[in-house]
Amino acid sequence: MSSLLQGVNLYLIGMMGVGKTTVGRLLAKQLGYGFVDTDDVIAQAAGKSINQIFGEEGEAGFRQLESDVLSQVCAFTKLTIATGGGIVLRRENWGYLHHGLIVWLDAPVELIYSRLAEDTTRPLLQDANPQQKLRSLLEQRQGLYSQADLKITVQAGDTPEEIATRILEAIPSVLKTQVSHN
Ligand SMILES: Nc1ncnc2c1ncn2[C@@H]1O[C@H](COP(=O)(O)OP(=O)(O)O)[C@@H](O)[C@H]1O
Ligand SMILES: O=C(O)C1=C[C@@H](OP(=O)(O)O)[C@@H](O)[C@H](O)C1
Ligand SMILES: [Mg+2]
Repeated sequence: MSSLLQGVNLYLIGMMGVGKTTVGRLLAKQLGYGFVDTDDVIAQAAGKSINQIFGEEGEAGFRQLESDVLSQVCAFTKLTIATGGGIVLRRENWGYLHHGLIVWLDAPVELIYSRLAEDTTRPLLQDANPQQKLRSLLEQRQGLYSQADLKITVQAGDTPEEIATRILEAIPSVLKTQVSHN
């Protein structure tokens, strides 16, 4: 698989809580790829948590840092990159994402909410009605996520290992499509 990909980066996109960070780490191991989580790089570079960045610099400040990190990361090869759920919002980010293969992890809002109900590390969910907030974010972003090369649907009970396997099994079909279109 790794040789079929020829070092092309894999980008995981999708809503917060869908499992991009968890599955991305596993996929990287299975592919013999490096693993990068854009949120971790942002937090390290800023010396602050994601919550602190949103609090002090606002969402706009965070989005700028996110684009800066993505523009640097995409210069490397052999990486699996777990992005933040809002990376799809900026048009310029798509130019970077399309350097690699883009995988959309999609899951029902109810599943995402059940995972993040007690979570305090997603500033956009610190809302009076987090489930409604998730619904409206997904509505805004669905059309953007659907521009991915591959969509993988995640259901309750799917383990990270099963999801990683499903992604690996689906990659050849996408690569074939890309070749046949050239
Ligand atoms: N397949 C899964 N089954 C059960 N829990 C999961 C699964 N994938 C992720 N999680 C849990 O859901 C939460 C969000 O996962 P995370 O990987 O951080 O998602 P994302 O990076 O997309 O926001 C974490 O607590 C993680 O342990
Ligand atoms: O959906 C979003 O806008 C965000 C998702 C988060 O990452 P995860 O998708 O890894 O939770 C993080 O980037 C930030 O809290 C904003
Ligand atoms: Mg994450």
